[in-house]
Amino acid sequence: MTERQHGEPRPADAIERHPGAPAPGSTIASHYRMCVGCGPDHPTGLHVTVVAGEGLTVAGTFTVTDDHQGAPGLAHGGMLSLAFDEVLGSLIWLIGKPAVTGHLETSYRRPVPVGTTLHIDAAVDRAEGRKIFMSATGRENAPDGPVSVAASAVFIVVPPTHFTDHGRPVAASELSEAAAKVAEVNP
Ligand SMILES: CCCCCCCC/C=C\CCCCCCCC(=O)SCCNC(=O)CCNC(=O)[C@H](O)C(C)(C)COP(=O)(O)OP(=O)(O)OC[C@H]1O[C@@H](n2cnc3c(N)ncnc32)[C@H](O)[C@@H]1OP(=O)(O)O
Repeated sequence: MTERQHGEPRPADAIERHPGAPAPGSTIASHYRMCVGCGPDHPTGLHVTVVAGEGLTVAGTFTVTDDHQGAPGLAHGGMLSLAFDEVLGSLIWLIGKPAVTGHLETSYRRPVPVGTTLHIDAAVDRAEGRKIFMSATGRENAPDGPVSVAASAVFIVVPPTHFTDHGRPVAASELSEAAAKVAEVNP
C-alpha cells in the first residue's frame, strides 16, 4: 500500500448496493411497527415512508401534523431531525449492513408549517472503515420544491447483536422481514 502524504485525505472505501437490496422504486418496509419514525402502529409517530432509489439513494416523505408542532402551527426542529434520521437510516437496507446514527447534523433553512409534506432525498456519499457518510435534503411539498432542511450524518456499522444486547426481545411480527433477519428472531 502506498503511504499517504501529510494532509492527503484518507481514500474512501468501496461501498456498494447489496445484491439483495430492495429494487429501485420499491417501498422500504418499516423496520419496526412501533418505531416513532416509520412505524405504522405508532399513534403519534412521523409515519415516514421511504422508496428505494438508484444506487445508494432513497426518497422519503414526512407529512407534518399537529402531533409534531413546536411553535403553534410549525414543525418542531427535533421532529424534522427525527425524519432525517429515519430516512438516512433506511439507506442501511441498500447497503445490507446494520448501522446506527453516530452523528447527525441538521440545517434548518425555512420554517415548516403543519400540513407540509417534506420530500427527503438521501444518499450515501462515502465510507471509511465502519463509518458511512450520508447526506439529505428535505424539500417543501414537491420533489423539486424549495429546500427547507438539509442534513448530513455519520452512521457506524454495528454487529446485529447491537440490537439484541442493548434493546429488548421482540416478536418477528413487530419487525419487517429484513429487520427480523438482523435480529435473528423466528416467526
Ligand atoms: C432487540 C431486538 C431489536 C431488533 C431490531 C431489529 C434490527 C433493526 C434494524 C435496523 C434498525 C435501524 C434503526 C434506525 C433508527 C434510526 C437510526 C437511529 O436512530 S440509531 C439510534 C441512535 N444511535 C445510537 O444509539 C448509537 C449509540 N452509540 C453507539 O452505540 C456507539 O457509540 C457506536 C456503535 C456508534 C460506536 O461505538 P463503537 O465502540 O462500536 O465504535 P468505535 O470503535 O469507537 O468507533 C468506530 C469508528 O466510528 C467512529 N465513531 C464512533 N462514534 C462516532 C460518532 N458518534 N460520530 C462520528 N464517528 C464516530 C470512530 O471514530 C471510529 O472511526 P475510525 O475507525 O477511528 O476512523
